[in-house]
Amino acid sequence: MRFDGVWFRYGRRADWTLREVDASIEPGSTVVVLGRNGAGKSTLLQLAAGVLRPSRGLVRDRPPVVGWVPERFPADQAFTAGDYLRRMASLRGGAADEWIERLLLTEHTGTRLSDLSKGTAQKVGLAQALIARPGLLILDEPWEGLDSVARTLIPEIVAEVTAEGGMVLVSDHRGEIAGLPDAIHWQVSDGLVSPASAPAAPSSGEVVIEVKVRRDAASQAVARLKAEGHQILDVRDIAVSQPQQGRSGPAWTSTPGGSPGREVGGGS
Ligand SMILES: Nc1ncnc2c1ncn2[C@@H]1O[C@H](COP(=O)(O)OP(=O)(O)OP(=O)(O)O)[C@@H](O)[C@H]1O
Repeated sequence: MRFDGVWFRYGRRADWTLREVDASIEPGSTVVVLGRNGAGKSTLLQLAAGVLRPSRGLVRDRPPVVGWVPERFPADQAFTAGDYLRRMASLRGGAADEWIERLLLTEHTGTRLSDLSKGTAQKVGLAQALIARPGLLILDEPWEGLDSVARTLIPEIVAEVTAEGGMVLVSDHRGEIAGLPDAIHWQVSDGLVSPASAPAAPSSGEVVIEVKVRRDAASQAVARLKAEGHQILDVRDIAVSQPQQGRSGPAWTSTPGGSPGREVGGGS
């Protein structure tokens, strides 16, 4: 599949979000899209999925079956998780039950989509993208909100899709998915997409903890953590970043490891 001179902006008078993207993905390969918050990773993925159309240029040779897992799976539909996945299976041709079991969704099949937790909704989003084996699987920040079991499944699923000649396009703003073997990396920066080297694998002596603090104490908390040698990976304003989900997730993330590192979320 190929981005052929693709330009994109969200309105005729808006600034260009992406400029002159020329890049291709080969069958059987995985591309990890890196870039800071707001760089244009989701936009690039939606152009690949065909959810957005280029303002200029073309996306060529998109496979007929595309599985797209958006960053936030839209859970505001009146179905239960089970009904939704079975309907998707009958529309697309495929079996829902395999993915319900594999993603440990059985106990949630009777729950309405709107009542699912963020992580479970993400798993339903993943299941719907896999019901019909995709020639192109697009995962927008798939690690966000997933429990540890589901996290370990993602590399497995990626390997299965590529082993059958499918392509996988994954975005990652924290550089967390260095673990995908043989992945090619693209960097989105200043509207341009360029080849990049893989981010350094996290050192084994480090863990990620998520910490929520009061908004008025945020700068002080960041400064203190930095002064102690921790790495700030992400800063999110819950009210601004997740308004429609009513999500009460963490606002701050840091890595206590003592090693001064690249500030991923803050812009590099
Ligand atoms: N529907 C939209 N209408 C107008 N502007 C948008 C829309 N969606 C995204 N943008 C803007 O386009 C730019 C790129 O957004 P995009 O979501 O592609 O970035 P991203 O790299 O995926 O960020 P993140 O890591 O935070 O998800 C941002 O400035 C964003 O505010």
